[in-house]
Amino acid sequence: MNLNKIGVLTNHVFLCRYAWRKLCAGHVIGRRYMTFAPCKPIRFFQSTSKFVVTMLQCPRQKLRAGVAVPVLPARTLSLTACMCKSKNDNTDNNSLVEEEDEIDEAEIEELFQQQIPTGIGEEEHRVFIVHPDVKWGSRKQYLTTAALQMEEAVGLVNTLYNWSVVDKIILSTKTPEKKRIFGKGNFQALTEKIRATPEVTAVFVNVERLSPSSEKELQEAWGVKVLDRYSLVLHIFRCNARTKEAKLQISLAEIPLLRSRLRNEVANLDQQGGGSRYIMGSGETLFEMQQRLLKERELKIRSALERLRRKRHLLRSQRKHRDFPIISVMGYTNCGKTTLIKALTGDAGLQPKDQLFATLDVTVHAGQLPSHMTVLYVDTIGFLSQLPHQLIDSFSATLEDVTHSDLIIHVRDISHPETVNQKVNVLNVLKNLQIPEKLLNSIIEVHNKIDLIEGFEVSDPEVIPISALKQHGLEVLKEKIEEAVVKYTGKQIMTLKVQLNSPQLAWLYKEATVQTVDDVGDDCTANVKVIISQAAYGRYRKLFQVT
Ligand SMILES: Nc1nc2c(ncn2[C@@H]2O[C@H](COP(=O)(O)OP(=O)(O)OP(=O)(O)O)[C@@H](O)[C@H]2O)c(=O)[nH]1
Ligand SMILES: [Mg+2]
Repeated sequence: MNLNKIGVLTNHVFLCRYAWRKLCAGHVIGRRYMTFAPCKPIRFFQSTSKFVVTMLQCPRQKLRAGVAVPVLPARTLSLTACMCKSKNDNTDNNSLVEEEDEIDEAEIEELFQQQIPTGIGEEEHRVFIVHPDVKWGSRKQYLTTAALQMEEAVGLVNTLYNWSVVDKIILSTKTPEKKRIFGKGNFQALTEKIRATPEVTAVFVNVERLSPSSEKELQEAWGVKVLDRYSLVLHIFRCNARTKEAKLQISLAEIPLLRSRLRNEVANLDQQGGGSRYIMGSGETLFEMQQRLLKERELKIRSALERLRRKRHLLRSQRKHRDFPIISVMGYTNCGKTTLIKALTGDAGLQPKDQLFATLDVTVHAGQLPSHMTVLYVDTIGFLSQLPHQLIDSFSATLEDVTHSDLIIHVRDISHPETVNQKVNVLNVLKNLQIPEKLLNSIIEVHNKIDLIEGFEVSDPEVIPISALKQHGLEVLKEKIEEAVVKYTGKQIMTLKVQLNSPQLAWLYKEATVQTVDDVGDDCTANVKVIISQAAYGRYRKLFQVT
Protein backbone atom coordinates (compact mmCIF):
# COMPACT_ATOMS: atom_id res chain seq x y z
CA MET A 1 0.00 0.00 0.00
CA ASN A 2 1.39 3.33 -0.99
CA LEU A 3 1.14 5.67 1.97
CA ASN A 4 1.83 8.67 -0.21
CA LYS A 5 -1.61 8.20 -1.62
CA ILE A 6 -3.15 9.16 1.67
CA GLY A 7 -3.62 12.85 1.31
CA VAL A 8 -6.45 15.32 1.43
CA LEU A 9 -9.30 14.70 3.81
CA THR A 10 -12.53 14.96 1.93
CA ASN A 11 -15.24 13.85 4.29
CA HIS A 12 -16.30 12.05 7.44
CA VAL A 13 -18.60 9.09 7.26
CA PHE A 14 -20.28 7.04 9.95
CA LEU A 15 -19.94 3.31 9.77
CA CYS A 16 -21.97 0.94 11.86
CA ARG A 17 -19.89 -1.69 13.66
CA TYR A 18 -20.88 -4.34 11.15
CA ALA A 19 -20.02 -2.27 8.12
CA TRP A 20 -16.69 -1.42 9.69
CA ARG A 21 -15.94 -5.10 10.13
CA LYS A 22 -16.88 -5.57 6.51
CA LEU A 23 -14.68 -2.70 5.47
CA CYS A 24 -11.72 -4.31 7.19
CA ALA A 25 -12.53 -7.75 5.92
CA GLY A 26 -12.97 -6.43 2.43
CA HIS A 27 -16.42 -7.90 1.83
CA VAL A 28 -19.07 -6.99 -0.68
CA ILE A 29 -22.12 -5.25 0.64
CA GLY A 30 -24.86 -3.67 -1.37
CA ARG A 31 -25.05 -3.06 -5.07
CA ARG A 32 -23.62 0.25 -6.15
CA TYR A 33 -20.06 1.20 -5.55
CA MET A 34 -17.38 3.64 -6.26
CA THR A 35 -13.66 3.31 -5.83
CA PHE A 36 -11.20 5.68 -4.34
CA ALA A 37 -7.97 5.72 -2.45
CA PRO A 38 -7.45 4.18 1.01
CA CYS A 39 -9.59 5.30 3.84
CA LYS A 40 -8.78 5.18 7.49
CA PRO A 41 -10.76 5.44 10.68
CA ILE A 42 -10.27 8.48 12.82
CA ARG A 43 -12.72 8.11 15.69
CA PHE A 44 -14.61 5.35 17.33
CA PHE A 45 -17.77 5.84 19.38
CA GLN A 46 -18.16 2.79 21.58
CA SER A 47 -21.55 3.88 22.90
CA THR A 48 -23.23 4.23 19.53
CA SER A 49 -21.46 1.29 17.91
CA LYS A 50 -20.48 3.62 15.14
CA PHE A 51 -17.16 4.51 13.64
CA VAL A 52 -16.25 7.67 11.93
CA VAL A 53 -14.20 7.02 8.86
CA THR A 54 -12.31 9.58 6.96
CA MET A 55 -12.62 9.14 3.28
CA LEU A 56 -9.60 10.32 1.43
CA GLN A 57 -9.23 11.43 -2.15
CA CYS A 58 -12.83 10.76 -3.00
CA PRO A 59 -13.04 12.45 -6.36
CA ARG A 60 -16.34 11.47 -7.84
CA GLN A 61 -18.95 11.51 -5.17
CA LYS A 62 -19.49 13.48 -2.03
CA LEU A 63 -20.10 11.34 0.99
CA ARG A 64 -22.51 12.66 3.52
CA ALA A 65 -21.71 12.52 7.21
CA GLY A 66 -23.82 9.96 9.01
CA VAL A 67 -24.21 7.62 6.03
CA ALA A 68 -23.23 4.02 6.56
CA VAL A 69 -20.73 2.86 4.01
CA PRO A 70 -21.01 -0.62 2.62
CA VAL A 71 -17.84 -1.98 1.17
CA LEU A 72 -16.59 -3.71 -1.95
CA PRO A 73 -13.80 -6.27 -1.58
CA ALA A 74 -10.68 -4.32 -0.92
CA ARG A 75 -7.58 -5.08 -2.92
CA THR A 76 -5.70 -7.56 -0.90
CA LEU A 77 -3.44 -5.31 1.00
CA SER A 78 -5.30 -2.07 1.06
CA LEU A 79 -8.71 -0.70 1.58
CA THR A 80 -9.09 0.83 -1.82
CA ALA A 81 -12.71 0.30 -2.66
CA CYS A 82 -15.81 1.31 -0.77
CA MET A 83 -19.45 1.31 -1.58
CA CYS A 84 -21.61 4.25 -0.92
CA LYS A 85 -24.97 3.33 0.50
CA SER A 86 -27.72 5.24 -1.21
CA LYS A 87 -30.26 7.35 0.65
CA ASN A 88 -33.09 4.92 -0.01
CA ASP A 89 -31.16 1.78 0.65
CA ASN A 90 -32.69 0.22 3.76
CA THR A 91 -30.35 -2.73 4.00
CA ASP A 92 -30.01 -3.60 7.65
CA ASN A 93 -27.32 -5.53 9.44
CA ASN A 94 -29.21 -8.81 9.44
CA SER A 95 -29.59 -8.99 5.72
CA LEU A 96 -25.92 -8.25 5.40
CA VAL A 97 -25.13 -11.23 7.57
CA GLU A 98 -27.22 -13.44 5.33
CA GLU A 99 -25.42 -12.15 2.27
CA GLU A 100 -22.12 -13.08 3.81
CA ASP A 101 -23.21 -16.62 4.51
CA GLU A 102 -23.49 -17.79 0.92
CA ILE A 103 -20.45 -17.38 -1.25
CA ASP A 104 -21.62 -17.10 -4.81
CA GLU A 105 -19.84 -17.37 -8.11
CA ALA A 106 -19.48 -13.61 -8.55
CA GLU A 107 -17.89 -13.25 -5.15
CA ILE A 108 -15.40 -16.02 -5.78
CA GLU A 109 -14.55 -14.45 -9.12
CA GLU A 110 -14.07 -11.10 -7.48
CA LEU A 111 -11.88 -12.60 -4.78
CA PHE A 112 -9.88 -14.46 -7.39
CA GLN A 113 -9.39 -11.44 -9.64
CA GLN A 114 -8.46 -9.10 -6.83
CA GLN A 115 -5.94 -11.34 -5.25
CA ILE A 116 -3.44 -11.47 -8.10
CA PRO A 117 -0.11 -11.29 -6.29
CA THR A 118 1.29 -7.98 -7.39
CA GLY A 119 4.21 -7.98 -9.73
CA ILE A 120 3.30 -10.80 -12.11
CA GLY A 121 0.11 -9.17 -13.28
CA GLU A 122 -1.44 -10.25 -16.53
CA GLU A 123 1.13 -8.87 -18.90
CA GLU A 124 3.53 -10.95 -20.96
CA HIS A 125 7.09 -11.47 -19.78
CA ARG A 126 10.44 -11.99 -21.42
CA VAL A 127 12.22 -14.22 -18.98
CA PHE A 128 15.82 -14.92 -18.07
CA ILE A 129 16.07 -18.34 -16.41
CA VAL A 130 18.70 -19.00 -13.78
CA HIS A 131 19.17 -22.56 -12.59
CA PRO A 132 21.31 -22.88 -9.44
CA ASP A 133 23.16 -26.17 -9.76
CA VAL A 134 23.78 -27.41 -6.24
CA LYS A 135 26.83 -29.59 -6.27
CA TRP A 136 26.42 -31.30 -2.93
CA GLY A 137 24.49 -31.21 0.33
CA SER A 138 20.85 -31.86 1.15
CA ARG A 139 19.58 -29.66 -1.69
CA LYS A 140 21.39 -31.59 -4.40
CA GLN A 141 19.05 -33.38 -6.80
CA TYR A 142 20.33 -36.87 -7.42
CA LEU A 143 17.84 -38.33 -9.89
CA THR A 144 18.12 -35.66 -12.52
CA THR A 145 20.62 -33.38 -14.18
CA ALA A 146 20.87 -29.60 -14.26
CA ALA A 147 20.27 -29.65 -18.03
CA LEU A 148 17.01 -31.59 -17.64
CA GLN A 149 15.85 -29.31 -14.85
CA MET A 150 16.57 -26.34 -17.06
CA GLU A 151 14.53 -27.97 -19.82
CA GLU A 152 11.58 -28.28 -17.44
CA ALA A 153 12.00 -24.65 -16.37
CA VAL A 154 11.87 -23.58 -20.03
CA GLY A 155 8.74 -25.72 -20.45
CA LEU A 156 7.11 -23.99 -17.48
CA VAL A 157 7.76 -20.52 -18.89
CA ASN A 158 6.64 -21.50 -22.39
CA THR A 159 3.39 -22.85 -20.98
CA LEU A 160 2.31 -19.28 -20.42
CA TYR A 161 0.70 -17.52 -23.30
CA ASN A 162 2.88 -14.72 -24.66
CA TRP A 163 5.76 -15.46 -22.29
CA SER A 164 9.14 -16.27 -23.78
CA VAL A 165 12.62 -17.22 -22.67
CA VAL A 166 15.20 -14.60 -23.59
CA ASP A 167 18.24 -16.31 -22.11
CA LYS A 168 19.11 -19.02 -19.62
CA ILE A 169 22.05 -20.01 -17.52
CA ILE A 170 23.06 -22.89 -15.26
CA LEU A 171 25.34 -21.66 -12.49
CA SER A 172 26.86 -23.82 -9.82
CA THR A 173 26.56 -22.83 -6.21
CA LYS A 174 27.76 -24.05 -2.86
CA THR A 175 25.53 -21.65 -0.94
CA PRO A 176 21.94 -22.09 -2.18
CA GLU A 177 20.58 -21.07 1.23
CA LYS A 178 22.19 -17.61 1.10
CA LYS A 179 20.13 -14.57 0.17
CA ARG A 180 21.97 -14.14 -3.11
CA ILE A 181 22.12 -17.90 -3.71
CA PHE A 182 25.47 -17.73 -5.50
CA GLY A 183 29.00 -16.89 -4.42
CA LYS A 184 30.26 -13.34 -4.92
CA GLY A 185 31.96 -13.86 -8.29
CA ASN A 186 29.12 -15.82 -9.89
CA PHE A 187 26.54 -13.41 -8.58
CA GLN A 188 28.34 -10.40 -9.96
CA ALA A 189 28.79 -12.00 -13.38
CA LEU A 190 25.12 -13.00 -13.41
CA THR A 191 23.95 -9.53 -12.44
CA GLU A 192 26.04 -7.98 -15.20
CA LYS A 193 24.60 -10.43 -17.72
CA ILE A 194 21.01 -9.71 -16.70
CA ARG A 195 21.55 -5.96 -16.60
CA ALA A 196 23.16 -6.15 -20.05
CA THR A 197 20.01 -7.75 -21.51
CA PRO A 198 17.53 -4.88 -21.48
CA GLU A 199 14.65 -6.82 -23.01
CA VAL A 200 14.43 -9.01 -19.88
CA THR A 201 11.31 -8.23 -17.81
CA ALA A 202 11.58 -11.05 -15.25
CA VAL A 203 14.11 -13.52 -13.88
CA PHE A 204 12.94 -17.03 -13.04
CA VAL A 205 15.19 -18.59 -10.41
CA ASN A 206 14.51 -22.31 -10.69
CA VAL A 207 14.24 -23.08 -6.97
CA GLU A 208 11.24 -24.28 -5.00
CA ARG A 209 10.77 -21.10 -3.00
CA LEU A 210 12.79 -17.93 -2.44
CA SER A 211 12.62 -16.33 0.97
CA PRO A 212 10.97 -12.87 0.93
CA SER A 213 14.28 -11.22 1.82
CA SER A 214 16.10 -13.10 -0.92
CA GLU A 215 13.43 -12.16 -3.45
CA LYS A 216 13.74 -8.52 -2.43
CA GLU A 217 17.51 -8.54 -2.59
CA LEU A 218 17.59 -10.18 -6.05
CA GLN A 219 14.91 -7.86 -7.35
CA GLU A 220 16.92 -4.86 -6.22
CA ALA A 221 20.13 -6.21 -7.74
CA TRP A 222 18.60 -7.14 -11.10
CA GLY A 223 16.01 -4.38 -11.39
CA VAL A 224 13.26 -6.71 -12.64
CA LYS A 225 10.62 -9.02 -11.21
CA VAL A 226 12.04 -12.23 -9.69
CA LEU A 227 10.04 -15.45 -9.69
CA ASP A 228 10.53 -18.84 -8.07
CA ARG A 229 8.81 -22.14 -8.95
CA TYR A 230 6.04 -21.54 -6.45
CA SER A 231 5.02 -18.18 -7.87
CA LEU A 232 5.43 -19.28 -11.49
CA VAL A 233 3.40 -22.47 -11.07
CA LEU A 234 0.74 -20.54 -9.18
CA HIS A 235 0.57 -18.13 -12.08
CA ILE A 236 0.12 -21.03 -14.52
CA PHE A 237 -2.63 -22.41 -12.27
CA ARG A 238 -4.26 -19.00 -12.20
CA CYS A 239 -4.26 -18.79 -15.99
CA ASN A 240 -5.76 -22.29 -16.32
CA ALA A 241 -8.33 -22.13 -13.53
CA ARG A 242 -11.90 -22.41 -14.75
CA THR A 243 -14.09 -23.66 -11.92
CA LYS A 244 -15.10 -22.20 -8.57
CA GLU A 245 -13.15 -24.80 -6.70
CA ALA A 246 -9.92 -24.36 -8.67
CA LYS A 247 -10.15 -20.61 -8.21
CA LEU A 248 -10.66 -20.93 -4.48
CA GLN A 249 -7.81 -23.39 -4.15
CA ILE A 250 -5.50 -21.09 -6.04
CA SER A 251 -6.59 -18.11 -3.97
CA LEU A 252 -5.71 -20.13 -0.88
CA ALA A 253 -2.32 -21.13 -2.27
CA GLU A 254 -1.58 -17.47 -2.97
CA ILE A 255 -2.06 -16.38 0.64
CA PRO A 256 1.52 -17.29 1.73
CA LEU A 257 2.87 -15.27 -1.21
CA LEU A 258 0.76 -12.30 -0.25
CA ARG A 259 1.81 -12.65 3.34
CA SER A 260 5.51 -12.56 2.55
CA ARG A 261 4.94 -9.68 0.16
CA LEU A 262 3.16 -7.82 2.92
CA ARG A 263 6.14 -8.32 5.21
CA ASN A 264 8.38 -6.84 2.52
CA GLU A 265 6.10 -3.89 1.95
CA VAL A 266 5.91 -3.09 5.62
CA ALA A 267 9.69 -3.40 5.95
CA ASN A 268 9.96 -0.85 3.13
CA LEU A 269 7.47 1.45 4.80
CA ASP A 270 9.32 1.13 8.06
CA GLN A 271 12.44 2.33 6.33
CA GLN A 272 10.44 5.37 5.28
CA GLY A 273 9.14 5.61 8.85
CA GLY A 274 5.51 4.61 8.30
CA GLY A 275 4.70 0.88 8.45
CA SER A 276 4.41 0.22 12.13
CA ARG A 277 2.61 3.40 13.11
CA TYR A 278 -0.80 3.02 14.67
CA ILE A 279 -3.79 3.83 12.55
CA MET A 280 -5.63 6.47 14.48
CA GLY A 281 -8.46 5.19 16.59
CA SER A 282 -8.17 1.56 15.56
CA GLY A 283 -5.48 0.43 17.99
CA GLU A 284 -3.76 -1.41 15.17
CA THR A 285 -0.74 -0.73 13.04
CA LEU A 286 -1.06 -0.84 9.29
CA PHE A 287 0.82 -4.13 9.26
CA GLU A 288 -1.46 -5.67 11.90
CA MET A 289 -4.54 -4.53 10.07
CA GLN A 290 -3.39 -5.92 6.75
CA GLN A 291 -2.35 -9.17 8.35
CA ARG A 292 -5.81 -9.44 9.85
CA LEU A 293 -7.34 -8.73 6.44
CA LEU A 294 -5.37 -11.59 4.98
CA LYS A 295 -6.32 -13.88 7.84
CA GLU A 296 -9.98 -13.06 7.36
CA ARG A 297 -9.68 -13.61 3.64
CA GLU A 298 -8.00 -16.96 4.25
CA LEU A 299 -10.77 -18.02 6.64
CA LYS A 300 -13.38 -17.03 4.11
CA ILE A 301 -11.72 -19.06 1.35
CA ARG A 302 -11.28 -22.03 3.67
CA SER A 303 -14.90 -21.94 4.69
CA ALA A 304 -16.04 -21.77 1.05
CA LEU A 305 -13.76 -24.70 0.24
CA GLU A 306 -15.13 -26.60 3.20
CA ARG A 307 -18.64 -26.12 1.83
CA LEU A 308 -17.53 -27.42 -1.54
CA ARG A 309 -15.79 -30.31 0.19
CA ARG A 310 -19.03 -31.27 1.93
CA LYS A 311 -20.82 -31.16 -1.41
CA ARG A 312 -18.13 -33.36 -2.90
CA HIS A 313 -18.47 -35.75 0.03
CA LEU A 314 -22.17 -36.02 -0.69
CA LEU A 315 -21.57 -36.74 -4.35
CA ARG A 316 -18.96 -39.28 -3.39
CA SER A 317 -21.28 -41.11 -1.05
CA GLN A 318 -23.91 -41.15 -3.79
CA ARG A 319 -21.39 -42.69 -6.15
CA LYS A 320 -20.41 -45.23 -3.49
CA HIS A 321 -24.02 -46.03 -2.94
CA ARG A 322 -24.40 -46.79 -6.62
CA ASP A 323 -21.44 -49.10 -6.12
CA PHE A 324 -19.38 -47.94 -9.06
CA PRO A 325 -15.70 -48.66 -8.53
CA ILE A 326 -13.70 -45.43 -8.54
CA ILE A 327 -10.34 -45.34 -10.28
CA SER A 328 -8.04 -42.35 -9.85
CA VAL A 329 -5.74 -41.62 -12.74
CA MET A 330 -2.63 -39.87 -11.46
CA GLY A 331 0.80 -38.91 -12.70
CA TYR A 332 3.27 -36.18 -13.50
CA THR A 333 1.90 -33.24 -15.41
CA ASN A 334 1.57 -33.73 -19.19
CA CYS A 335 2.06 -37.52 -18.97
CA GLY A 336 -1.25 -38.20 -20.73
CA LYS A 337 -3.82 -38.74 -17.95
CA THR A 338 -6.64 -36.89 -19.66
CA THR A 339 -5.83 -38.51 -23.03
CA LEU A 340 -6.00 -41.94 -21.39
CA ILE A 341 -9.36 -41.28 -19.73
CA LYS A 342 -10.70 -39.96 -22.98
CA ALA A 343 -9.56 -43.15 -24.74
CA LEU A 344 -11.04 -45.38 -22.02
CA THR A 345 -14.40 -43.64 -21.83
CA GLY A 346 -14.86 -42.01 -25.23
CA ASP A 347 -15.82 -38.84 -23.35
CA ALA A 348 -15.61 -36.17 -26.04
CA GLY A 349 -15.80 -33.42 -23.43
CA LEU A 350 -12.26 -34.13 -22.27
CA GLN A 351 -9.62 -31.93 -23.81
CA PRO A 352 -6.04 -33.12 -23.51
CA LYS A 353 -3.52 -30.37 -24.16
CA ASP A 354 0.19 -30.27 -24.71
CA GLN A 355 0.50 -27.98 -21.77
CA LEU A 356 1.63 -28.25 -18.16
CA PHE A 357 -1.22 -28.22 -15.65
CA ALA A 358 -3.95 -28.34 -18.27
CA THR A 359 -6.17 -30.14 -15.75
CA LEU A 360 -6.77 -28.32 -12.49
CA ASP A 361 -10.08 -29.79 -11.48
CA VAL A 362 -10.84 -33.27 -10.40
CA THR A 363 -13.45 -34.58 -12.81
CA VAL A 364 -15.17 -37.95 -12.98
CA HIS A 365 -15.92 -39.92 -16.16
CA ALA A 366 -17.76 -43.20 -16.57
CA GLY A 367 -16.36 -46.04 -18.64
CA GLN A 368 -17.00 -49.72 -19.15
CA LEU A 369 -14.71 -52.68 -18.59
CA PRO A 370 -14.79 -55.85 -20.75
CA SER A 371 -17.35 -57.48 -18.43
CA HIS A 372 -19.61 -54.42 -18.94
CA MET A 373 -18.87 -53.29 -15.42
CA THR A 374 -19.21 -49.52 -15.16
CA VAL A 375 -16.31 -47.79 -13.46
CA LEU A 376 -15.65 -44.13 -12.75
CA TYR A 377 -12.31 -42.65 -13.75
CA VAL A 378 -11.16 -39.61 -11.78
CA ASP A 379 -8.97 -37.19 -13.75
CA THR A 380 -6.61 -35.34 -11.43
CA ILE A 381 -4.19 -32.47 -11.35
CA GLY A 382 -0.68 -33.43 -12.45
CA PHE A 383 2.34 -33.28 -10.18
CA LEU A 384 5.61 -31.44 -10.56
CA SER A 385 8.90 -31.88 -8.74
CA GLN A 386 9.99 -29.39 -6.08
CA LEU A 387 6.60 -27.96 -5.35
CA PRO A 388 5.99 -26.82 -1.81
CA HIS A 389 3.51 -28.87 0.14
CA GLN A 390 1.42 -25.78 0.75
CA LEU A 391 0.49 -25.83 -2.91
CA ILE A 392 -0.58 -29.44 -2.85
CA ASP A 393 -2.32 -28.84 0.48
CA SER A 394 -4.45 -26.15 -1.12
CA PHE A 395 -5.70 -28.79 -3.51
CA SER A 396 -6.40 -31.28 -0.76
CA ALA A 397 -10.17 -30.81 -1.00
CA THR A 398 -10.19 -32.16 -4.54
CA LEU A 399 -7.39 -34.63 -4.01
CA GLU A 400 -9.44 -36.10 -1.20
CA ASP A 401 -11.35 -37.90 -3.92
CA VAL A 402 -8.21 -39.87 -4.61
CA THR A 403 -7.98 -41.17 -1.07
CA HIS A 404 -11.51 -42.50 -1.41
CA SER A 405 -10.97 -44.32 -4.68
CA ASP A 406 -10.74 -48.09 -5.05
CA LEU A 407 -7.76 -48.16 -7.34
CA ILE A 408 -5.02 -45.86 -8.65
CA ILE A 409 -3.60 -45.86 -12.15
CA HIS A 410 -0.20 -44.22 -12.23
CA VAL A 411 0.42 -42.97 -15.76
CA ARG A 412 4.04 -42.38 -16.74
CA ASP A 413 5.31 -40.64 -19.84
CA ILE A 414 7.89 -43.29 -20.62
CA SER A 415 9.31 -41.27 -23.50
CA HIS A 416 10.31 -38.43 -21.17
CA PRO A 417 14.03 -38.22 -20.31
CA GLU A 418 13.13 -37.62 -16.64
CA THR A 419 10.61 -40.42 -16.37
CA VAL A 420 12.35 -42.08 -13.38
CA ASN A 421 12.62 -38.83 -11.46
CA GLN A 422 8.97 -38.09 -12.24
CA LYS A 423 7.93 -41.48 -10.89
CA VAL A 424 9.77 -40.85 -7.61
CA ASN A 425 8.08 -37.46 -7.30
CA VAL A 426 4.61 -38.83 -7.91
CA LEU A 427 5.09 -41.63 -5.38
CA ASN A 428 6.35 -39.12 -2.81
CA VAL A 429 3.32 -36.91 -3.26
CA LEU A 430 1.01 -39.90 -3.00
CA LYS A 431 2.65 -40.87 0.28
CA ASN A 432 2.23 -37.32 1.59
CA LEU A 433 -1.45 -37.35 0.68
CA GLN A 434 -1.85 -40.01 3.34
CA ILE A 435 -3.34 -42.45 0.96
CA PRO A 436 -4.30 -45.70 2.70
CA GLU A 437 -1.75 -48.51 2.46
CA LYS A 438 -4.23 -50.76 0.67
CA LEU A 439 -4.78 -48.16 -2.03
CA LEU A 440 -1.04 -47.58 -2.44
CA ASN A 441 -0.64 -51.31 -3.02
CA SER A 442 -3.33 -51.23 -5.68
CA ILE A 443 -1.41 -48.94 -8.01
CA ILE A 444 -1.33 -50.08 -11.63
CA GLU A 445 1.67 -48.58 -13.40
CA VAL A 446 1.02 -47.64 -17.00
CA HIS A 447 3.81 -46.69 -19.40
CA ASN A 448 2.30 -44.21 -21.84
CA LYS A 449 3.53 -42.68 -25.11
CA ILE A 450 5.27 -45.86 -26.27
CA ASP A 451 4.60 -44.72 -29.84
CA LEU A 452 7.34 -42.14 -29.33
CA ILE A 453 9.97 -44.77 -28.55
CA GLU A 454 11.40 -46.56 -31.54
CA GLY A 455 11.60 -50.34 -31.06
CA PHE A 456 9.91 -50.15 -27.65
CA GLU A 457 10.31 -53.33 -25.63
CA VAL A 458 8.51 -54.26 -22.45
CA SER A 459 10.94 -54.40 -19.57
CA ASP A 460 8.70 -55.21 -16.60
CA PRO A 461 5.83 -57.72 -16.87
CA GLU A 462 3.97 -55.89 -14.08
CA VAL A 463 3.54 -52.62 -16.01
CA ILE A 464 1.15 -52.04 -18.89
CA PRO A 465 2.64 -50.36 -21.97
CA ILE A 466 0.18 -48.22 -23.92
CA SER A 467 -0.21 -45.34 -26.27
CA ALA A 468 -3.28 -43.44 -25.12
CA LEU A 469 -3.10 -41.24 -28.18
CA LYS A 470 -2.89 -44.09 -30.70
CA GLN A 471 -5.15 -46.28 -28.53
CA HIS A 472 -2.64 -49.12 -28.29
CA GLY A 473 -2.71 -51.53 -25.36
CA LEU A 474 -6.03 -50.33 -23.99
CA GLU A 475 -7.73 -53.73 -24.03
CA VAL A 476 -4.96 -55.30 -21.96
CA LEU A 477 -5.15 -52.35 -19.58
CA LYS A 478 -8.93 -52.73 -19.17
CA GLU A 479 -8.51 -56.44 -18.37
CA LYS A 480 -5.89 -55.56 -15.77
CA ILE A 481 -8.16 -52.89 -14.28
CA GLU A 482 -11.02 -55.34 -14.07
CA GLU A 483 -8.88 -57.94 -12.35
CA ALA A 484 -7.67 -55.35 -9.87
CA VAL A 485 -11.17 -53.96 -9.24
CA VAL A 486 -12.44 -57.42 -8.34
CA LYS A 487 -9.41 -57.94 -6.09
CA TYR A 488 -9.42 -54.58 -4.29
CA THR A 489 -13.12 -53.90 -3.95
CA GLY A 490 -13.98 -57.33 -2.62
CA LYS A 491 -16.41 -57.80 -5.48
CA GLN A 492 -17.12 -61.34 -6.52
CA ILE A 493 -18.17 -63.02 -9.71
CA MET A 494 -21.22 -65.20 -8.98
CA THR A 495 -23.87 -67.10 -10.87
CA LEU A 496 -27.32 -66.54 -9.34
CA LYS A 497 -30.53 -68.36 -10.08
CA VAL A 498 -32.98 -65.58 -10.79
CA GLN A 499 -36.80 -65.60 -11.04
CA LEU A 500 -37.59 -63.92 -14.33
CA ASN A 501 -41.15 -63.05 -13.28
CA SER A 502 -39.86 -60.96 -10.36
CA PRO A 503 -37.94 -57.66 -10.23
CA GLN A 504 -34.74 -59.58 -9.33
CA LEU A 505 -33.07 -59.25 -12.72
CA ALA A 506 -33.89 -55.54 -13.04
CA TRP A 507 -32.46 -55.02 -9.53
CA LEU A 508 -29.24 -56.81 -10.47
CA TYR A 509 -28.89 -54.73 -13.61
CA LYS A 510 -29.14 -51.63 -11.47
CA GLU A 511 -27.02 -52.58 -8.48
CA ALA A 512 -24.45 -54.99 -9.91
CA THR A 513 -22.78 -55.86 -13.22
CA VAL A 514 -24.70 -58.49 -15.16
CA GLN A 515 -22.37 -60.41 -17.46
CA THR A 516 -24.55 -63.17 -18.95
CA VAL A 517 -28.14 -64.36 -18.63
CA ASP A 518 -28.75 -68.03 -19.46
CA ASP A 519 -32.36 -68.92 -19.76
CA VAL A 520 -32.73 -72.39 -18.26
CA GLY A 521 -36.11 -73.44 -19.50
CA ASP A 522 -39.72 -73.63 -18.48
CA ASP A 523 -39.60 -72.71 -14.80
CA CYS A 524 -39.16 -68.99 -15.50
CA THR A 525 -35.66 -68.88 -14.03
CA ALA A 526 -32.30 -67.99 -15.47
CA ASN A 527 -28.69 -68.38 -14.44
CA VAL A 528 -27.32 -64.88 -14.21
CA LYS A 529 -23.58 -64.29 -13.98
CA VAL A 530 -22.90 -61.08 -12.05
CA ILE A 531 -20.04 -59.14 -10.55
CA ILE A 532 -21.41 -57.97 -7.24
CA SER A 533 -20.08 -56.42 -4.07
CA GLN A 534 -20.59 -58.15 -0.73
CA ALA A 535 -22.84 -55.32 0.43
CA ALA A 536 -25.01 -55.48 -2.68
CA TYR A 537 -25.24 -59.26 -2.43
CA GLY A 538 -26.34 -58.91 1.18
CA ARG A 539 -29.05 -56.43 0.13
CA TYR A 540 -30.13 -58.75 -2.70
CA ARG A 541 -30.52 -61.70 -0.36
CA LYS A 542 -32.47 -59.67 2.17
CA LEU A 543 -34.74 -58.07 -0.40
CA PHE A 544 -35.61 -61.22 -2.30
CA GLN A 545 -35.25 -63.59 0.64
CA VAL A 546 -32.74 -65.75 -1.17
CA THR A 547 -30.81 -68.18 0.98
N1 LIG B 1 2.66 -39.27 -28.79
C1 LIG B 1 1.81 -39.37 -27.79
N2 LIG B 1 1.35 -38.24 -27.20
C2 LIG B 1 0.48 -38.39 -26.18
C3 LIG B 1 0.08 -39.66 -25.69
N3 LIG B 1 -0.77 -39.47 -24.66
C4 LIG B 1 -0.89 -38.14 -24.51
N4 LIG B 1 -0.14 -37.48 -25.41
C5 LIG B 1 0.00 -36.03 -25.57
O1 LIG B 1 0.56 -35.49 -24.39
C6 LIG B 1 0.03 -34.18 -24.15
C7 LIG B 1 -0.52 -34.11 -22.76
O2 LIG B 1 -1.65 -34.92 -22.65
P1 LIG B 1 -2.73 -34.76 -21.51
O3 LIG B 1 -3.63 -35.94 -21.60
O4 LIG B 1 -3.34 -33.42 -21.50
O5 LIG B 1 -1.78 -34.90 -20.24
P2 LIG B 1 -2.19 -34.73 -18.70
O6 LIG B 1 -1.37 -35.73 -17.94
O7 LIG B 1 -3.66 -34.80 -18.54
O8 LIG B 1 -1.62 -33.28 -18.43
P3 LIG B 1 -2.04 -32.24 -17.24
O9 LIG B 1 -3.50 -32.23 -17.09
O10 LIG B 1 -1.50 -30.95 -17.75
O11 LIG B 1 -1.32 -32.70 -16.00
C8 LIG B 1 -1.03 -33.95 -25.24
O12 LIG B 1 -0.46 -33.20 -26.27
C9 LIG B 1 -1.35 -35.36 -25.72
O13 LIG B 1 -1.76 -35.38 -27.06
C10 LIG B 1 0.59 -40.83 -26.35
O14 LIG B 1 0.29 -41.96 -26.02
N5 LIG B 1 1.45 -40.59 -27.37
MG1 LIG C 1 -5.00 -33.47 -17.79
